Amino acid sequence: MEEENDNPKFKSLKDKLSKRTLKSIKSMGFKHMTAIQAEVLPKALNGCDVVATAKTGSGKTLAFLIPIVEAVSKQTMENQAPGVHVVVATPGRLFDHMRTKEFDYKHVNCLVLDEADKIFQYGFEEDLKQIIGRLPKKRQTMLFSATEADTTQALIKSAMKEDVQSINTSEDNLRATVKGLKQGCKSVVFHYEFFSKYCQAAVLCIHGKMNQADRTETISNFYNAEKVALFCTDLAARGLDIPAVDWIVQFDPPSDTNEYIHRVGRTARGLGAAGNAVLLLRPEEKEFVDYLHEAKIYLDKFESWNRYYNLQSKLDEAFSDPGFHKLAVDALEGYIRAFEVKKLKHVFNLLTLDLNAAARSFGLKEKPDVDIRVGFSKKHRPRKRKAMQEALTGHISKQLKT
Ligand SMILES: Nc1ncnc2c1ncn2[C@@H]1O[C@H](COP(=O)(O)OP(=O)(O)OP(=O)(O)O)[C@@H](O)[C@H]1O
Repeated sequence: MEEENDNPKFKSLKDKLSKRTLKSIKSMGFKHMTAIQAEVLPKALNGCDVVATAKTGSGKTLAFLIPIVEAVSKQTMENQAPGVHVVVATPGRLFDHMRTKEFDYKHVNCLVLDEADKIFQYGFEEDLKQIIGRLPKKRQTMLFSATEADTTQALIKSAMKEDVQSINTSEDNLRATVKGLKQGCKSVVFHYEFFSKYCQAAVLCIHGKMNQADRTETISNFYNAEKVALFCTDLAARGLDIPAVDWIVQFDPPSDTNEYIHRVGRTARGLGAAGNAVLLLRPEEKEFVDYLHEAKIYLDKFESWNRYYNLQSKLDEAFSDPGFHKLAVDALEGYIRAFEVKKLKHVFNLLTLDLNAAARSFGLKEKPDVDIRVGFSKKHRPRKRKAMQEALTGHISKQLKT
């Protein structure tokens, strides 16, 4: 967090916080509140409904956790409340439980919606409507997100009291990501399999096709390792709070500026923390930097990279294995298909892609002699895009034939 010592101290809330909570905060080594905590805590501890937007890594979790802990400890002191006090769940799982007889939610008095912007993106809207419709009306509701989305307005109207307090600590700042984060852009190639197998580098990977146990193990290994690189999909773009992450390297560009903010938010977390982020863009994609600029994200441009490590001999070794060659072709296909889901289609434009160059960036000598099916997958293929899809498919097939 960039907020330093001129923020109010947690001690200033001593009338509202129990001694036990203050002691616990102190034992975590926190003295001063972050900006979002200083804004949210006094209101939330008074029982107000709160809508809060603040940058990634700015301390939102404690801003809602402290009022919850206070409420629970008061209640357990007043009467022994049987059962579970706090339930953490995605809307889908929570609604599943609410439909079972055993799950008694009649006494719920606080609902916190974290990562609210994602609720709509992941299609949880209907589940959430059902949850809100069933919960007791007399309750406190708090909504937190790192980025603002118009869609959350409807949610605020349906779920919150009229005198809801809106707080946005990212608005009054001049930048959308924390200050300790250095960013730049340059096209470099990263390939997990290559680094682990042929360079014997300390690397880990995490993606959606891994089962939960393997994911948990990977995160725990990453958390505990002294020096390691984690190759990941957007699965790890949000919600992970791992201290001492030094670098975020975005090989595949984010689909929009919000996604960028969440990805880089995995570094420079904690008071005075620093981190670095690199975004790799093709020259044709440079306009994305303007979009980031509009979103108050300022990047440094790396003009020269003089610390390249020559990997050619390792690449030659790797590509003598046909299995590895196939892996590279699959990776190239994945890279091309990722264009389908980019929101800024004119920036991340498949029509401008030089397939030979893209192939080389995956260590291939030239574009592969295989059928890479491109265009829009069914899911992203509204009729209006058909002509576009045909043009793109034609463009890539033509390049493959020549
Ligand atoms: N008052 C504080 N002083 C110092 N560090 C803090 C303070 N509050 C929280 N932190 C630390 O800052 C880090 C980021 O906090 P947190 O995970 O709550 O951020 P966030 O805003 O929820 O981020 P995201 O949007 O990415 O989930 C954590 O490591 C947390 O322990």
